[in-house]
Amino acid sequence: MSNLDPKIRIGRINYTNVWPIYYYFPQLMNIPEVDIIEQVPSSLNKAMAEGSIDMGPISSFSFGEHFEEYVLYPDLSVSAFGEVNSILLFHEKPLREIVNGHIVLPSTSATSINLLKIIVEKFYGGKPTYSTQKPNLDEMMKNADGALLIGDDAIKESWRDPRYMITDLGQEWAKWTGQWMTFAVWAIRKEVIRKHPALIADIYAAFKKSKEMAHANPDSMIREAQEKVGGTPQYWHHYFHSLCYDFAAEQRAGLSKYYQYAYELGFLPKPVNIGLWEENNVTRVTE
Ligand SMILES: C=C(O[C@@H]1C=C(C(=O)O)C=C[C@H]1O)C(=O)O
Repeated sequence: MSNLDPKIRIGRINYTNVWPIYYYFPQLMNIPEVDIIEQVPSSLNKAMAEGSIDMGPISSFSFGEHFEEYVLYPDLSVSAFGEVNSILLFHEKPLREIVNGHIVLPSTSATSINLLKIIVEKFYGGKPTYSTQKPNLDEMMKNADGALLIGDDAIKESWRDPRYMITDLGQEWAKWTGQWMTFAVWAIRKEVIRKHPALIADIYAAFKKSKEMAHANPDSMIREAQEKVGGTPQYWHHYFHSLCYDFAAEQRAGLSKYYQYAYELGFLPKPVNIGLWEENNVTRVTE
């Protein structure tokens, strides 16, 4: 989809993790008003902050930085309770032994790099040095004790020969907090809601319907994931099942805990209020 003058520019994370929410979306929402822009999370975070994208998935951390400008769709997220399989720290020595070492972070992420800092600094009491690089594990590990990858970069490396120990940050978070972790949220810039209230409601309905359809009927999506990224159908069934696309009270409670720690450690400037978009405020006018 590409339009010269779309009413709404919607972001899309270019990782397989968001596929269920987008897989059936084009057929449900095939109207010229909508344009989709696919990028890595850190680029979407920036585009949303600048207003060159109106809505869509961003790093939950980025919402924490801009919560006064955005609201969130109430039932969409990329979350996990325990293993997430695509937020992975690769390291040669056990985690405890590298928490004061050098850790390389990927330039693609915002949520997971701060999650890693919370885990290493708050839970393990470490104080590593960090640097940031493009997500290429061999390059990252040249002078490092550990390297973080997210999304399909993490998935593909997890399939290679086991040269490194792997720590799944979703699992670490659940182990230390007993909570859910939400990595991506669907944010909308507030002024866009004022401009296109009915369209925002229609887009929400289409995303939710796509999520439902992909859950009920995952086979063709899984076949495409296999063709495009690799792996087996079993892998992708397990992957999509470990992720949760809801944003209910338990996911929000986990995210609030993450924001609290991020604030306490000085990664966020103020306490975060999770403001939700409310469907019943929509009065339909012919747009
Ligand atoms: C589950 C994942 O979460 C992603 C991690 C993000 C981050 O670290 O900022 C942002 C969006 C999510 O898609 C993943 O990368 O696979």
